[in-house]
Amino acid sequence: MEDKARYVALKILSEIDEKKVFSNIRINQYFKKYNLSSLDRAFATEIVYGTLRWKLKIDYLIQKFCKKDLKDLNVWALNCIRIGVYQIFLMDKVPEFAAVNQSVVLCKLKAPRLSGFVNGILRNIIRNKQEFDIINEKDKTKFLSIKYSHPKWFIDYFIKYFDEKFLIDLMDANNQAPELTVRVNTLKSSKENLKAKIISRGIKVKDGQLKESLIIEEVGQIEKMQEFLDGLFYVQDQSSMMASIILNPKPGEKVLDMCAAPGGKATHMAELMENTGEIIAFDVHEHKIDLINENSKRLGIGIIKPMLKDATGFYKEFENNFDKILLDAPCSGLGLIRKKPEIRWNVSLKNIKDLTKIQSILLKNASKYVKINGEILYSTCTITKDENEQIIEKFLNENTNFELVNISELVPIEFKNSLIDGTYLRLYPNINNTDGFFICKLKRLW
Ligand SMILES: C[S@@+](CC[C@H](N)C(=O)[O-])C[C@H]1O[C@@H](n2cnc3c(N)ncnc32)[C@H](O)[C@@H]1O
Repeated sequence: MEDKARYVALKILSEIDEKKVFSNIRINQYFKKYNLSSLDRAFATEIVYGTLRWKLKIDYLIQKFCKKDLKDLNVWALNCIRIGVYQIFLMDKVPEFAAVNQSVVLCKLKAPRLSGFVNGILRNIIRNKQEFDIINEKDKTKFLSIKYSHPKWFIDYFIKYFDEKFLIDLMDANNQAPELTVRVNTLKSSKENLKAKIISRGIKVKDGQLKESLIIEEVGQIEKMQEFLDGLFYVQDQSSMMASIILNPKPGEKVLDMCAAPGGKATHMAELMENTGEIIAFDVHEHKIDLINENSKRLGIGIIKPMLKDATGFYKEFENNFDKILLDAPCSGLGLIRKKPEIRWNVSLKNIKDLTKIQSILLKNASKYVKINGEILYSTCTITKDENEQIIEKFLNENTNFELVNISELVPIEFKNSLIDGTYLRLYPNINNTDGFFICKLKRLW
């Protein structure tokens, strides 16, 4: 039974290494394709996410027992060793012999000549278990990088902004699996009603910190729950919910969501607008437009009009057209490391720099689409200053007809401590138990 789970986990890990695919997307695709039982799904998910989280620390250990540079190893064989190490050191219930044997068996499927090598390394590691926690690095950054399994550039970048304790707590939080939060669809249900329905299925659920949020105990496949199919909720982090809450669109208003797919915030705004008014929802990817439509339909929303548009282009017909604009900009996603652990390995400082150019263009376009006295909400699921505060400061310097809005009144009480000078909301997994997120609001004055 576990073989199928480990096989799928290995396939996903190898594809992430070779093609930089996203873990959550591949997990969903392969679970459907290989028809895994719920136990196998849970086991495979834990191996994929756990191995991705601890990759640097695991590789450091493996390298101690391997003469060849790991970069030159066959990717499949290397991942067979990695998942073996993960099971041996970081999972409670897997017997060592099962972890080793299954890695060897699975190695034979795609790299048969290396199965003896995989066996040898794993057995050597088991004989020297104390080595897992021994990090022989004098350089502090390298030491922390291995201990908390984050890239060195991440530490070098953030140590400029955070003290060491904060940074360690952040990396610690990034290595924990997050809770599953959902947003009640207030067009179809009250929070109490939905809660009662979920409890009646024997699933544990508790209130989140927002009036529309619930935290559900992990359920196998949430998208198969009847309440999901009935459109009573949307799976969404509380940080994301706050973007729509703070933009505060009113019934009847005309709103533009410039980067809308899959429609999490657009559908939330539609709920806040009581499904009246209009939300134009741009996204640059055709397949993602379908997702906006699917989500709107499931949630019973009729006011979202998805449009396939590259928001870096300027569309004259929308000039001075909107009461409110949501710019949930494409970003490095470093606030999502809990959910997509591979982000830390795939993002680079160069990516961040490239993204800032797009973010500035998008904000400039938003400034032309919003009406006088209208508002733009700028948000990202990242925590770099380059993509957040610096984008806003540059924009305000160049556009004196805009000012930052004091959003204190709109930030829910539980999150007020994270509001800087009443204008920048900065959320962190280690402080708020949410994704890392940034929110601020700008008003057009003339
Ligand atoms: C952070 S996600 C948006 C999430 C969405 N707001 C939600 O709450 O579900 C960023 C989105 O921007 C889209 N995107 C990236 N570049 C874009 C562009 N130039 N124009 C329009 N959309 C873009 C991506 O396809 C992606 O769906």
